[in-house]
Amino acid sequence: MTPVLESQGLGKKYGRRWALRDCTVEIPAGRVVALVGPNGAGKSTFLKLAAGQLAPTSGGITVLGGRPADGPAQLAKIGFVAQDTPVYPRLTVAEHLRLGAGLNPGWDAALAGRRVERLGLDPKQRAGGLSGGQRAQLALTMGLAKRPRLLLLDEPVASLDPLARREFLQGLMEAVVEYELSVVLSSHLLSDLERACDHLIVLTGSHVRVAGEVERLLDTHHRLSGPRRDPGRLPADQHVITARHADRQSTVIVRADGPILDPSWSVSRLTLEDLVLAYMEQRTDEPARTISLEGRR
Ligand SMILES: Nc1ncnc2c1ncn2[C@@H]1O[C@H](COP(=O)(O)OP(=O)(O)OP(=O)(O)O)[C@@H](O)[C@H]1O
Repeated sequence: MTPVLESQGLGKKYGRRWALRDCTVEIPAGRVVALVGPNGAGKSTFLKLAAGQLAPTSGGITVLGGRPADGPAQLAKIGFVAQDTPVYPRLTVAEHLRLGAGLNPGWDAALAGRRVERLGLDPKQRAGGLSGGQRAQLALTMGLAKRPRLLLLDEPVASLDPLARREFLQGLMEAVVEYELSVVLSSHLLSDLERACDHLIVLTGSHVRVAGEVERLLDTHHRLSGPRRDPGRLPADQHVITARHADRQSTVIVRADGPILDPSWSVSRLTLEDLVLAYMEQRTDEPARTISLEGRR
């Protein structure tokens, strides 16, 4: 299957500082991809590079087989809702929808109208008078109604209430199936992501630390607990992500290429949140290992 997004050694510098470095990922089509990492990790930078709003300093990125923002046809295929939920404060909700219809050849007016009605947004209300969450919903409606093939969302649910978050993510998953949409979304809300996303990219310190299909990542990462030992002496196919030691006990999170055979370990499965936090805790003075676990359904 052709990837929806491919980057090779992608990097972006602001002045003398790298915001993203050596980023090599491949995202298959039809997935909801979670882009996670601490503040300042480079998530927005990655999304802006994918949307064609920034040009790479090094490496390259291909979206839907072409360069991002390479002409109107390519732009029409990509939807991007930036972190600050961009709306025009002086335009009403209805005027936003008219603007969307005028600017986007594939505009789905029925979808936009249904969404605005379900959300209870007043079409005559100026966007500047909407609450933060309502503004976000309007921006997301614009992104969805454009009917892009790839939707890039920078912290789309941060200002939504819990029910609205659940409904929005549910709607995204349905759109992926119904419209053959692919989604990359950044978020700090890990429990929401666990429900909605089937792919994961963890960025820390401007590097990709791990990327792949969630199920596969959860199958290959384990928490090992047992008598205290030196994590440096684990078998070569067990890569330590984090290790904690008490007087007599060690708890180690590893990525393992094969089964854990040592009977003195008690082995438990990680949640997506455990996995992400382990990579976020990993010492960043160590060289980043980009582990691409390509997953196919
Ligand atoms: N326009 C800019 N000029 C200079 N530095 C920038 C600019 N935008 C981002 N940076 C820097 O690049 C790095 C990555 O920023 P980015 O916004 O991509 O991170 P992020 O992972 O999206 O963070 P957050 O979770 O806080 O939104 C940070 O160190 C940030 O300070």
